[in-house]
Amino acid sequence: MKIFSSTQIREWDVFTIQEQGLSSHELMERAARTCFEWMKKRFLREDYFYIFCGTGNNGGDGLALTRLLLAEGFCAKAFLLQEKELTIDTQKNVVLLRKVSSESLFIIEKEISIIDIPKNAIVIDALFGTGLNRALNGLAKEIIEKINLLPNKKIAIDIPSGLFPDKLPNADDACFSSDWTLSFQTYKRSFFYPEAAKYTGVINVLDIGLSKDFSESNETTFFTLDEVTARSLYKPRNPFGHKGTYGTAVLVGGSYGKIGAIILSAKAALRAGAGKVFIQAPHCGYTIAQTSIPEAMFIAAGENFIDSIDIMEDVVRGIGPGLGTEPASRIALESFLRNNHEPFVIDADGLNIIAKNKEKLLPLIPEGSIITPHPKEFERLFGRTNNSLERNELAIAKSKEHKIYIILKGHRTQICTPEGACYFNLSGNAGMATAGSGDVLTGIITGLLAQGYSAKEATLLGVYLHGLSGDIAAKKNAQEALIASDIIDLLGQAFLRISPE
Ligand SMILES: NC(=O)C1=CN([C@@H]2O[C@H](COP(=O)(O)OP(=O)(O)OC[C@H]3O[C@@H](n4cnc5c(N)ncnc54)[C@H](OP(=O)(O)O)[C@@H]3O)[C@@H](O)[C@H]2O)[C@@H](O)CC1
Ligand SMILES: [K+]
Repeated sequence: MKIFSSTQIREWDVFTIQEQGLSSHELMERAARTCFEWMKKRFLREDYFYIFCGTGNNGGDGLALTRLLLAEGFCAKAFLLQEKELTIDTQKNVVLLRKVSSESLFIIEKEISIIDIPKNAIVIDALFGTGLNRALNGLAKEIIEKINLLPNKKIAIDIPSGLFPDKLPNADDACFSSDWTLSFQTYKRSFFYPEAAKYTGVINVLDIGLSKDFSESNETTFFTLDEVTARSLYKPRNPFGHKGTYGTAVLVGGSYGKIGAIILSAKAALRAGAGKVFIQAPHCGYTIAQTSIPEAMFIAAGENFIDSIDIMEDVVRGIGPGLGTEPASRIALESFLRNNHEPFVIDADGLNIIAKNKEKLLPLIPEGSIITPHPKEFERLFGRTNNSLERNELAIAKSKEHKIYIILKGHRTQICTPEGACYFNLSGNAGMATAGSGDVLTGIITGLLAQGYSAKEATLLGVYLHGLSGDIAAKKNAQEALIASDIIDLLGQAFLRISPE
């Protein structure tokens, strides 16, 4: 799904009105009705709605929603913060609401404290939408700060008031803290950064019928990585294929005390469908590897730490899990980087070794390689930023500069491509913040590359499947009980979900 800027969202609105021969009022009515249908499915007639509306079109949505709720027998009151002139469609909705029930509309002129919000009321935020252009102050700020202290259920229409679609709020800005956000047609970019995401609650994207032609023909560099994307990337296996068809993955890593990491990667590569898998690890891991994964072959390199990395032909490598940063392993990776020109996957200690000598080693990473840092590893490689949006922009710039794929791991993992695109992953959960989860991701991506998926395909499909498998695991068990091996074990279920019936 494409993610558009606030300017594009406005153009989308105008385009839709022209294309579908609608009035802007009719589009607002459609948006409000879509919110109403969402609420109707979740709430009971005895629930009470307190709907706070602003002067812009977001407020118009709130007023129309109040009218629709009242018409279906729900209890609802609208509170209009009338600090300036209303937009034409919002004015129309004031008139329409007054016609249905004049006693359900209240104008807030000062003191929010006079409004007594009952404990069981559901509070709806229709104060500001995508038209917000500065931080909130005055009465709007006061209202939001007071509501945020209440234990009531809270729902934001389109975007929580105080948040901007394309930038982050400052730490002391007032933003409506919602349990649900009903975002029209697509996600807003800011929803993917923790500084803003803490206000959105669960995001539900509601289809309000904005023009498909517009979304297909307008360019953006931001996308969600979702089930539709994953399905489009999946390639069914050839019934005549043999293990040679599906390539050879070599997972390089492990050290004394960290052999488990490379075992997890190798198992994940096998489960991801690689034809053959080699583990290149120090000799101390030999028995462990051969007993825990009989399907994989073993290449010894060093006694307790890797001291060389073989350059083999026609294989795909994933390097780094459990590698350690011993001098011998550092020298081995440096020498490999100087002599190898094939793209590969680099993770964990592989990245830490590069970070220690980044001026020299970063330029040696072959174009088209995939690096999978978590935020701390990213910082070691590319430096600090002030917030997560700036980190995202730096990752996009570095992907372009080095012509590599950067997978910045975290909740809403970001995938930055050499062409300057950024995908935000929608699968995955907090249970996956557990030791070995990253090693599994390295293995999955290496396994997909071995089968002939391109770097872009393997990166996107791998990240999505990894998260989806984690989601399936978390449903079977609690997030707390999720361990990295579960992600490997359930990878097959994740494949089944995204493959044709
Ligand atoms: N996209 C779609 O297709 C559809 C969109 N729809 C809805 O429209 C919404 C966007 O509507 P919108 O453009 O009228 O903006 P919205 O945020 O309601 O009001 C902004 C107003 O507030 C003002 N203002 C700004 N910052 C301020 C501040 N800090 N403190 C105080 N005032 C501030 C600013 O004026 P200013 O003061 O700058 O002159 C402006 O007057 C969108 O989110 C969705 O809900 C649906 O109805 C139909 C389909
Ligand atoms: K809002």
